[in-house]
Amino acid sequence: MDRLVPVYVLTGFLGSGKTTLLNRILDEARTDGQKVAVLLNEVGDANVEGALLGKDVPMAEMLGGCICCTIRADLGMELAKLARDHRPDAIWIETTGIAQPLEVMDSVTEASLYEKLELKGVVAVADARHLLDRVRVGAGKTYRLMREQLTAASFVILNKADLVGAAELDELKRLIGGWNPSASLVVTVRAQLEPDLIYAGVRGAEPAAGRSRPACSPGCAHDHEHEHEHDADPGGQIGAGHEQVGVLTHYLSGPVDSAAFEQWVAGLPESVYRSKGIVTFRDTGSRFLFQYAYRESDFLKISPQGTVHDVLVLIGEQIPRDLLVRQLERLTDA
Ligand SMILES: Nc1nc2c(ncn2[C@@H]2O[C@H](COP(=O)(O)OP(=O)(O)OP(=O)(O)O)[C@@H](O)[C@H]2O)c(=O)[nH]1
Repeated sequence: MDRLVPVYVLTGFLGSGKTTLLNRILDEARTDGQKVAVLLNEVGDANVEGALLGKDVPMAEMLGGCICCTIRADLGMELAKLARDHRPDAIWIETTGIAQPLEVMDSVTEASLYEKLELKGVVAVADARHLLDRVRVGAGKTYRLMREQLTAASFVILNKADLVGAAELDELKRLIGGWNPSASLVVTVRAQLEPDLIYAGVRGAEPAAGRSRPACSPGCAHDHEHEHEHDADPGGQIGAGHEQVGVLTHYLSGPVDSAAFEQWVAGLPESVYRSKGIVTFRDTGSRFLFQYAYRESDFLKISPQGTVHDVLVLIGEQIPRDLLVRQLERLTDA
């Protein structure tokens, strides 16, 4: 009998450090001669980071919706295809930052009924600063989702430890330990840890057993706490489970001035809580991977292979789409 392909679900709120961790896992796998496949889900229509993961990585992209609701039905199919076509040593599913982990776990276990897959564990990454700020408020959708992601995990990575103090870190560790006493917890900066720690630390799909809900199929009428609609909205909203969370994907028509772009970023409304993209600065002639998460931005110089367009993806609640598009057009026209 063929061996079972182990599947790991990578969850964590927008911008917490999931891709940073995934890159470490892939680097380690390369060093060890292991083949790790990736199923990448983005709510925007552009896979900004996928292009940079490396051509050697077997990858399936599920763009333009969230695998926990709007495009959930396709998850099993994509997983099965990855497993069949590549027979990888492991598959990592990077969920969108707004995914409900239990729904994703349900889909993976469904897929394992007809393909030789095995859900090994759920790894949750948390942004220490953002989590702490939400904990202080103690309510709201984002807080509930962060808590749900951490509660479903078998391994928790408390990341961005550089952005909080030691006492705050202790407070967060106690809090997460209270929410999910059975998960292993590691504190990191830039998700720096030995991936073997994760493989040793996850204990199969058990941790969410007893906490998980029955699987819902498209069109279900369960009274979920977060209630799904299961239909994509071409206007940019991504399912009622994520209520007002919207996404704007805008392809830039040309290079922008770096100072003007940074000024534009600084003026982004609070309702935009995550952005990423690829931009070319006309004053330097270079291309950059742009990241913006919870008020911090980052630029990494890149030279992507093949055709990669300049694009920006913005995620937030009730984002002023028309205004932002006009501003971006002005930046490229200037
Ligand atoms: N200060 C700080 N920044 C970090 C750390 N880890 C990651 N980042 C930065 O945070 C930003 C988001 O990191 P990603 O790894 O892309 O986060 P993500 O969870 O994959 O984001 P989504 O896919 O949008 O949900 C990037 O600019 C990273 O460089 C950290 O420990 N400290």
